[in-house]
Amino acid sequence: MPPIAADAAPIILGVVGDSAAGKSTLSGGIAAILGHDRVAMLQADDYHRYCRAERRRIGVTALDPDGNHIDILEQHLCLLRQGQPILKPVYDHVHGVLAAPERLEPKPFVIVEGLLAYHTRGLRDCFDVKVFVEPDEDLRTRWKLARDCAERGYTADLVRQSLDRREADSIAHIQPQRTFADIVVRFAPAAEHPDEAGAGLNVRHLLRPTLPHPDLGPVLDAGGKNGFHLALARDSDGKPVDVLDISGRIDGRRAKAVEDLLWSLIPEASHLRAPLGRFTDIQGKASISHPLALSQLLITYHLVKAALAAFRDQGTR
Ligand SMILES: Nc1ncnc2c1ncn2[C@@H]1O[C@H](COP(=O)(O)OP(=O)(O)O)[C@@H](O)[C@H]1O
Ligand SMILES: O=C(COP(=O)(O)O)[C@H](O)[C@H](O)COP(=O)(O)O
Repeated sequence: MPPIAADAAPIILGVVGDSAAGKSTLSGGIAAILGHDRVAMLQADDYHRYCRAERRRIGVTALDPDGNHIDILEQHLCLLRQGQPILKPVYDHVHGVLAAPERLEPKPFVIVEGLLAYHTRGLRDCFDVKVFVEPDEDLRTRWKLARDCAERGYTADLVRQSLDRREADSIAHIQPQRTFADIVVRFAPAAEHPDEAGAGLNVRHLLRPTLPHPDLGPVLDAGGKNGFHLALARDSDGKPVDVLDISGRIDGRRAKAVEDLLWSLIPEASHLRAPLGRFTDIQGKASISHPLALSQLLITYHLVKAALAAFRDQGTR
């Protein structure tokens, strides 16, 4: 990794998707690779306009742009991009209330996770890399039930009611943001293992030509048909995209070989190697997923390349 000048603009990654779509899980490993001292995390949920009780009372969901301070989020992202600190609001997920604001200092990398972070042009223009996560919908429901009951004080019935209440807003406001992503990440169980919710899940990456993606030729040669597959396809909007499939059944040695090859594409960052693919399964146990690890590494590749390009640009100024 090149030294990063104190006045360099941070490289900003967006990870957007519906509630319990896997944003924090994906981002956590990326932050671990880059180093927590080099990454500022911004949760767009902190910009909820109302507390949980008010939302219920006025009939607005957390997914509605009108229920969020989108304008302040946009202003704060612009400030971070200019290397300025912000005083950001805080939403307490456990109690569903707005808490005291906190200062956030920019770092060389900023990861923004949220429901609506690509909602406006101004927001979208702030990102170097835009990821959208859209797991299989039944899988997301299982993830949300387990997470919200274990960590947010919900009962299963309350989670289901909340999902029903939010469905229309998810379709109206969350899903349309998919079109703005450079990479769409979809975890899903294989047809023959419909109950899989953890390490055995497959992942599909839709790679749009809005970013120069790594040459996966050597990876594919080494991976062969064993768990790694790249094809040209058409997206739902008819546009051509590359589709990368990583199988949840990829064996540990093969996954390690693919990881090694991916690291060799960003030699400047090889000293940042960290254990990847960690997640909490729906029983609450710490686990490792190879498809998650490789997804985190592929996204990190773009952040490292963006940092190198910024460093080169500075040198020529
Ligand atoms: N890639 C993954 N593989 C396995 N389980 C996952 C994965 N991503 C998320 N999960 C499960 O879903 C839950 C919710 O994910 P989380 O990252 O908190 O979602 P979000 O940040 O989008 O709300 C996690 O606690 C975990 O149990
Ligand atoms: O949907 C999300 C995002 O959460 P995440 O993306 O982390 O799942 C809301 O921030 C909370 O659910 C707030 O609503 P409530 O507090 O009523 O659950």
